[in-house]
Amino acid sequence: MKTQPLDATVRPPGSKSLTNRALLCAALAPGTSTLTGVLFADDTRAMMGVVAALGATVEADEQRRTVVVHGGGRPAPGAVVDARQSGTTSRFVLPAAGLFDSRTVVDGSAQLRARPFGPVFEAMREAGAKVEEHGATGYLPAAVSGPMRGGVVHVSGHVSSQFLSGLLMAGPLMRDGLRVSLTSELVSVPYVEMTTAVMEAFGVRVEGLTVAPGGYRPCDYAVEPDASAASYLLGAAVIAGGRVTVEGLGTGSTQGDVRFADVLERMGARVSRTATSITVESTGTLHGVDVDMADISDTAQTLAAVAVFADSPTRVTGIDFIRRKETDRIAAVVTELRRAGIEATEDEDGFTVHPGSPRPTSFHTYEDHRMAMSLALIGLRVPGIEILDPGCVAKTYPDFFADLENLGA
Ligand SMILES: O=C(O)C1=C[C@@H](OP(=O)(O)O)[C@@H](O)[C@H](O)C1
Ligand SMILES: C=C(OP(=O)(O)O)C(=O)O
Repeated sequence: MKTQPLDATVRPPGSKSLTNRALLCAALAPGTSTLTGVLFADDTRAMMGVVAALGATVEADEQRRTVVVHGGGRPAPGAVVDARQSGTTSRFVLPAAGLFDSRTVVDGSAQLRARPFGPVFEAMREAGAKVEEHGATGYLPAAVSGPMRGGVVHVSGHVSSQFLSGLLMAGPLMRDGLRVSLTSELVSVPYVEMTTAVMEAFGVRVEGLTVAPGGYRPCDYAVEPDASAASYLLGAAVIAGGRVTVEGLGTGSTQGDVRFADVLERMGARVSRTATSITVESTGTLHGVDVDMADISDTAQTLAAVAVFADSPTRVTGIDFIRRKETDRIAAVVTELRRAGIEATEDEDGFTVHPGSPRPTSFHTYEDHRMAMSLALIGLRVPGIEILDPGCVAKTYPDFFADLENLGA
């Protein structure tokens, strides 16, 4: 629990989403790419292992947060890849593996095996891949082989944007290029914009959802700090009081989750932004908000923790799809807030949190890093808060608890 107002400047670790896109594009680009500011965490180690299995050579220097990738290889026949718990790794590697004529088996943790894959399997078949589903229909593990010729493929957008991002990234290596037609409304839109931005850095032009054939060029790519990780640090300022500046993220960011600061501003925090920094300062006033978080859903749990300390209820909408992430995040966040005596409800496409005084409790985290990081923020104001299985933060932010502690230094 913090007793002093915070006054901290911090650089969050590298973006998971940018790291995993850059690793894949580098692996598909013949030649050498150097990635800096890379996130070293379970999800990105999963992608490093997977791109190595696709035939890239990966030289990782964790101290320097740098990875050199020699791309343009091909997978060994019968390769088996483990995407661990990583949605991005698995959804991105499937279409990439389907570019090759050899057979690659893609699998992951029990948690990942429970997450949906049907839309990407179907789209890959439409592009010419063979996909064998070894588990339940629409789930991992799956064996894929190509080559995919490409052309027009259809995919849904309402379950996850990662299907679309994965297909687009494989597009430049398809004989006929790729034109994706969405069959339902797209969630997490900023992540698709991020995909096209990284592809463009690697020499590929994306027009709408159309990619011409032609392949990638290697490049030196600087990964921004992670905007979802930043949400906890900025949320800490309004919960504990004081001021937190995150460096390396700002108005020029390619990550949608920087908009979490806009939500805090609407609630009453003072926010200032430059091209490369965001500062959130508590004003002592915190109102509840009604907010659609379909574009920035990884910060919905952070908002749930902040909302406990507002002076009116907060209603989050547009996020029914987060029931299919690491856990059912709507049910999990409501269950845990209620465990602490906070009134919270599951709604049709989101949740509502009523302000209150949480009682000391041990929060369950459901093997979901974002449950652990969000609920830990409550402990900045309330003594006796315990986070069960805190190690689950290793998925995207291994140093989270140290960074949170350092905010109060
Ligand atoms: O493309 C990406 O990097 C991501 C997209 C989002 O997933 P959905 O598109 O499944 O919402 C997000 O939740 C995830 O953490 C990262
Ligand atoms: C949903 C997440 O990750 P992924 O889908 O990449 O496993 C997340 O990091 O919150």
